[in-house]
Amino acid sequence: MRIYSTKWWEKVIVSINDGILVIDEFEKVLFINPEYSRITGVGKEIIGKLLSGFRPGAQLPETLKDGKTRVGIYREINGCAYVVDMAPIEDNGKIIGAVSVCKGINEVKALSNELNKKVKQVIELQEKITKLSSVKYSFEQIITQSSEMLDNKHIAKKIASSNLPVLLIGESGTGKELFSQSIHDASDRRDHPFIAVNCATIPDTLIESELFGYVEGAFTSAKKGGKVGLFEMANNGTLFLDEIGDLSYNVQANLLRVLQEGTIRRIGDTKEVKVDVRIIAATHQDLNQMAQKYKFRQDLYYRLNVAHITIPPLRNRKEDIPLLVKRFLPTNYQLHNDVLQFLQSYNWPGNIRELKNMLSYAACLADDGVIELEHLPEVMRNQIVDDSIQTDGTLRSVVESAEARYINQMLKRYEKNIEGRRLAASNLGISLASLYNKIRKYKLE
Ligand SMILES: Nc1ncnc2c1ncn2[C@@H]1O[C@H](COP(=O)(O)OP(=O)(O)OP(=O)(O)O)[C@@H](O)[C@H]1O
Repeated sequence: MRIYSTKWWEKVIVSINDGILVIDEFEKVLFINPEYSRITGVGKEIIGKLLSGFRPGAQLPETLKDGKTRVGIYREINGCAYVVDMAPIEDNGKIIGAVSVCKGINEVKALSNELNKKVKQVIELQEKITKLSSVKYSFEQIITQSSEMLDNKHIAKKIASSNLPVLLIGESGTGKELFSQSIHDASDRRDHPFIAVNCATIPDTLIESELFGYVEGAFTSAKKGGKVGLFEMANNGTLFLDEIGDLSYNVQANLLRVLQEGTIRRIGDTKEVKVDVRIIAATHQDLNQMAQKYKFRQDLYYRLNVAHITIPPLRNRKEDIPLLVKRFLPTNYQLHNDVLQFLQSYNWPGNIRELKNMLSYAACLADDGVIELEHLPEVMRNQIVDDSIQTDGTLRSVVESAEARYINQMLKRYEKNIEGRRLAASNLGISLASLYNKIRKYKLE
């Protein structure tokens, strides 16, 4: 049998991928390999030294004394962390030295620190999503005294705690999102995200990646690391799909699949992810009619239409106007009677949103706290003239009445000085002299 030299054995130990340190029976360090130096930061200077003197706290001298093997001892010195196994070296039952084998865990520690940091970031992001996606409205904020709306509120409160999909139907500005947030707020999902998406504002090519997300490399412009879709973001919460009638037929099919299976698949991915999301959809369109004309999938319509709430336009619940005015008008402001009367006759194409915005605008213009007709936005004022035209009497008296009202409106728009009169005359398309004549004729001041 071939006898291998000490040098040969030394080479074996040098090539081992773990750190090795050997001491003799007197605790003197005989040997370390390069990996030991890399892991512990200790170089050749240790050779020939007493281990306990050079490395206080080292347990290898114990092994030398008691002959016991020690496994998995954690050491951290000068920022170097490693795990050591120790064993005695025996010859004919006598302990003649000891060896320690160590594995560096600095890389593992660095990775674990990195992982902890990422976990913290994820938790922070999740908290941010929940905060950003929390609702600001609840049922108490839905102001109404109309019986139809009170019924709506009653039904919405009842279905809030279920997981049923809800379909909200109503014109723009009637309060569909307000209802949707209130339902979420009254449900067990209130501490989870409420995410609203307007299907009409996202191009058809993007909507699927917005809703379902994608994996890295799913398409050429896909972001590194992929993207989480709104369904995943809204997990355990509510997804409000506004203007659902604008979704393409194709996306409708995928949405139906998600509703039926309770799972989504990111674009480009093969695996399904379970999601628990309540859908509240809203539209101003007649989905039933659209379904009959094959513009909206019938199966999706029936799936969504389980609980539906139709929110009437403001023009059909005028009894709400005084309450809403009270709610939206800044304190210390009031409406002139003419304005209140006009608000009742106006047809409110933008519904409550229009009323709210109009009041903010008028309050800015009304210096003395009283909102008058002249403070209303032009588009509304134009209607005042139309609505208030005298509609009986001779043609001449009707024309004169309309003329007088219109001139009066124009006069109110400008200052009461010569420059204001000039502007009013120019807008009316008459001379300054004829404006003064008409002011006298109709006793406008
Ligand atoms: N009954 C109500 N009481 C108090 N505020 C209301 C009421 N209805 C609507 N609003 C307010 O009117 C504005 C418009 O409401 P919302 O956004 O819910 O309407 P919408 O029907 O979702 O509109 P769109 O379809 O255009 O998105 C919001 O500021 C909302 O708070």
